[in-house]
Amino acid sequence: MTLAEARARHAQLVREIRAHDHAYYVEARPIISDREYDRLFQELLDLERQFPELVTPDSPSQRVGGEPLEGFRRVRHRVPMLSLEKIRPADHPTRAEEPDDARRKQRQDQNTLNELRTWDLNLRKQLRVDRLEYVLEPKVDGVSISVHFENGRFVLGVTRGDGSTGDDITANLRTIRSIPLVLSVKDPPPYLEVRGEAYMAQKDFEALNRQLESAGEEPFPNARNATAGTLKLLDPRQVARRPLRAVFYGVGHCEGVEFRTHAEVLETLRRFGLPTQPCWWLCRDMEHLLEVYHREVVANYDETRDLRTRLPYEIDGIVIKVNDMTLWPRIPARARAPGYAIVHKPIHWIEPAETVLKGITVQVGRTGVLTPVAELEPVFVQGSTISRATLHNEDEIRRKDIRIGDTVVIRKAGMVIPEVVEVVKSKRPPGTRPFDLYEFVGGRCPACGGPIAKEPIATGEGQEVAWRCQNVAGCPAQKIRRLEFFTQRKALDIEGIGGIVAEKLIESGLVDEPLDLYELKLEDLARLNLGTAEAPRVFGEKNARKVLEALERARSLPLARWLFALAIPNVGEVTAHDIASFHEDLESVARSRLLQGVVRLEEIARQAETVNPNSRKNPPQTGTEFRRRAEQYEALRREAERIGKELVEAGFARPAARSEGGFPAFVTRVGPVAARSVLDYFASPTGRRVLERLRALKIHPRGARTASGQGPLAGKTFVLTGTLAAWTREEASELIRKAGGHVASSVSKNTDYVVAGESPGSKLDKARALGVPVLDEAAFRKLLIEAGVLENAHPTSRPGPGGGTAQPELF
Ligand SMILES: NC(=O)c1ccc[n+]([C@@H]2O[C@H](COP(=O)([O-])OP(=O)(O)OC[C@H]3O[C@@H](n4cnc5c(N)ncnc54)[C@H](O)[C@@H]3O)[C@@H](O)[C@H]2O)c1
Ligand SMILES: [Zn+2]
Repeated sequence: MTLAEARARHAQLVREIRAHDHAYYVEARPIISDREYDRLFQELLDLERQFPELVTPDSPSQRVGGEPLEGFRRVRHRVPMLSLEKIRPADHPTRAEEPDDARRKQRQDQNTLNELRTWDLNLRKQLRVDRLEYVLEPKVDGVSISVHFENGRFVLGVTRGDGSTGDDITANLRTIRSIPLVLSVKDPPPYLEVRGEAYMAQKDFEALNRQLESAGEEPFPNARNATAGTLKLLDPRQVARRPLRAVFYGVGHCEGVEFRTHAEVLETLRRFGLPTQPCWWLCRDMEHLLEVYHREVVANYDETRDLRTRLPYEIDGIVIKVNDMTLWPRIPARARAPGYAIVHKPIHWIEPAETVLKGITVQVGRTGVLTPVAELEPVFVQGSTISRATLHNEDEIRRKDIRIGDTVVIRKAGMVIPEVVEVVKSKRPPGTRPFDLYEFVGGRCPACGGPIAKEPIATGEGQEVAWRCQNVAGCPAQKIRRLEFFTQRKALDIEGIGGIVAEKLIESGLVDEPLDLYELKLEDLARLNLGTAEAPRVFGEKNARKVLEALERARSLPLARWLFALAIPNVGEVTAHDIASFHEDLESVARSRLLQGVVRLEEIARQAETVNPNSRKNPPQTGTEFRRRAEQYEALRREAERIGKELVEAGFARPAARSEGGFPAFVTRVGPVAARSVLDYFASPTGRRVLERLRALKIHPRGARTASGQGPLAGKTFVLTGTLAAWTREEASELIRKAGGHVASSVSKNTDYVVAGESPGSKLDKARALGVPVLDEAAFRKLLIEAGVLENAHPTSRPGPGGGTAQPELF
């Protein structure tokens, strides 16, 4: 490789890594798996080793990933928060060269352990000592946090950020119950900054994802991303509902207390009542540490007994630290990591597991999509035993050539649901056949026997092609899923329907589509047989009455709930809520100018890309073409500007921070995929029928929006900052809109009021600088009462995680 080539590749790697860092640390929605990211990063390091002139101070190799977030106050770390250096895994032979997988992994692991010996040797030489004590502790796969205690009281909580400056997330961290607000010690040090990780226990994380999924929202790829995503929420009440925990393993800036060893730090933190790791080992020297490693960490390579199975959180390696802290200043640090610590990742922790694909089953979803699922010989993967994995869709199976009987590689890393990564072709038994979904299900839906067809479907990542049962109206599997969806707690909350009851309602023909529930007679429902013909078990009158009552109550539920209940593809709870707060009723959603605007904006952006006269990909060939395209481009730009302006004025969009080549770009409240999906739904026969039936049933759910330009606060622009005790940001915004006002996201001289709650951000400073009136919660409440959108009563309280108020308990 020449220097010029290296430079080009280096620049590309830096660009890619930065983009992934942003997705990971700022958006908390990584695009690629950690393995893939680590591969890019390793390539960067290798390149820089080979061509040291490429190392610049702003290379990702020189700084800690992450950057401050929008909406939080910044805090400088008095002691930088660094990352950790990893031991490079030894290069390993490919599978074909060494078929005995278990032994190969062990050998590789041994090689890496030798690097630990080298590390120890170098340190001892540097420090001129014969022996160094080490602490071996698990590396928690969470999100770094720093918590400050002044005279024993929790005063500040900060993220790692870029290592030198983080975000003030005090309000969010205060909702984590495992972090004490007051240290449990009589005479606490005047100042103690502790460092550790926030995390979600695996089972809590899985429950959260199930909840998000049933709400039609996108699940998080893994517990670490869920934690990062939660910590950056601007509303601590939302954070309080998420199952976060914390564990601490170090100190930052301290006053009035001194630590000599790392072991002493760990013991002291525990004594102060801070959660610390349940296991860590103080080792006499490196050889002792390696012994402990074999016995405790990899349990002599018995994966079912190793360290990962003993901890409530995910770990992604072990950390080895020099115990004597007085030596730390003498060990030179790296650019982004301290010198006194190192990370080791056992090979089999990062390598995916292998097992046999026993069979494939096909499930039918709410929208009729047929999803193939792998039935596996149970296998232990990263801390748990799994026997099923997703195969995504037929194209994926074909691309990977997955066949029943194959030995397959399974991974969970970075994914919630385990997935089949690849086939070990060398282990394929004779007589397997390529998998053909159409043939496998005999060309019919496995649930109803109806016809199936290949259709594009929208997924979280974009478009995909899938087989779909065409019997939308008649397929019992789809009907049952839709009925369950319609009655679930977050939709119409009809307790008692769901599971077996939904199944029997559809089977018996009493209900065909969700709205049929409103035609049900008490006697029929009471007589519904939940058992079999031989052993009948009826639903009963009491239950039936309850269901009918719940249905009556549901009539007056707000638009957001109804919109969600209809199970429109791509419309989750949040989207339904967003749409409902800008519309009066279902009819106005069906012909929404706002949603049409969103869809059109996306079309324009796509067209603009193709006609762009300065396009490098597709440059104009002649001067005439250039002029023609320049004209078209300009027309599109004007149209985008006009629509964008309309949406911004309605509060439905804001200009995007960065726009591609100066073309107007907007961040809309609801994305184009969802917007299109909603409009398509109401234009379809199904959607039109639903509107008609609702009209006939006299069900008329209301949105939060009054006709624009009306209401006592018409024309007034509000900006919210900090947290209010009585409402979430959403609820407060809705109240403002209900009174005819408008909520903007940033303060300008056009802002009429800034509403400042607890721990307000920089918006408050800006408001003061511009002389914009600032309302505290009491003044805001008074204004809302005067505007007639709020009763003059006690603050509304919303049910929280345990049915109490939603206020974080620790406030
Ligand atoms: N998928 C993606 O797009 C993407 C993007 C960026 C980063 N990443 C992932 O993030 C990793 C880099 O993140 P990082 O820089 O935070 O490094 P890291 O998480 O691999 O290691 C450093 C961190 O470990 C934590 N830690 C946990 N237990 C500890 C203990 N006992 N003692 C001390 N520290 C402990 C500390 O918070 C420290 O900052 C990459 O390896 C990659 O896997 C992925
Ligand atoms: Zn079907």
